[in-house]
Amino acid sequence: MLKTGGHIDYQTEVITVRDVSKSFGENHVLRGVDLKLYNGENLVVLGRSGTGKSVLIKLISGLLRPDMGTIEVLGEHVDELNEKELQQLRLKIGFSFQNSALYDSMTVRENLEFPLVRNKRHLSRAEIDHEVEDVLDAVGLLHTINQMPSELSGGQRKRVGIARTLILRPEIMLYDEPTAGLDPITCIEINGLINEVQEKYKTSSIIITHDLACAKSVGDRIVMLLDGKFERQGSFDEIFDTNDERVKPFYDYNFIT
Ligand SMILES: Nc1ncnc2c1ncn2[C@@H]1O[C@H](COP(=O)(O)OP(=O)(O)OP(=O)(O)O)[C@@H](O)[C@H]1O
Repeated sequence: MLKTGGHIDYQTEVITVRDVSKSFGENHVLRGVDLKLYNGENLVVLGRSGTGKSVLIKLISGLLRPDMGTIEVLGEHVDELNEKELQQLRLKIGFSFQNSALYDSMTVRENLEFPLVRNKRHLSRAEIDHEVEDVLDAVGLLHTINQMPSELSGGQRKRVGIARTLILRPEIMLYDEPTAGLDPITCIEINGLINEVQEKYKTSSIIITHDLACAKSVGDRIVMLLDGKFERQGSFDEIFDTNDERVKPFYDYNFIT
């Protein structure tokens, strides 16, 4: 599917990171990072292992505090919020992480009900059923509703995991390596799903990946973390139109040239 970007509102920033630095002792991980996520945009973050992508996500969600700089998420200054306010903000953020595994002892339906029952106590039985069926249908897995996670393929489990994140109707989605460990066909399906989620639920997303086919397929814009800063940003073609030896290996490894 070719992306048009027509759905993005470039007037509204849902995440604004300004001049953020973060060190752990002598390890200066982020050195003045600037980043914007626009409303409705899929932003891909690339970077070598250990460059600070997870640290950035933790700063955005308020799990870590920056040494310097400011972070605004959905109009809130994250670094000024207390723990209760942070929890409220995090409900508007969907985390699709590799370790966000399903509960093995629960059916797919029960796995999806769990966050709803915990966070939206006012919902009736019929409303819960409706929400569960809606998100499962959105990920194409309504027929698995009564199955156990162990009966699903890796790709199906990933889809149910995304559905479980979507059920709280987040405004922002954070995907951490969504295609890691999946076969190429399933990767293509997950990339398609990320784009469908963006269209159907009008989410704004950050996608961390090392998979350039994924980056190309889902990214409206791509940024690359190099030496503690986002030195390169643009479209897929713009990012890789360079002889920079820190950038070329990413491309060469994914698309053997
Ligand atoms: N809580 C912490 N205490 C000390 N050092 C940390 C902490 N969290 C992260 N780091 C360090 O920050 C650096 C960046 O780590 P981070 O996990 O963000 O990398 P990454 O880009 O997400 O890597 P990967 O692609 O392998 O997931 C690493 O050197 C790591 O050791």
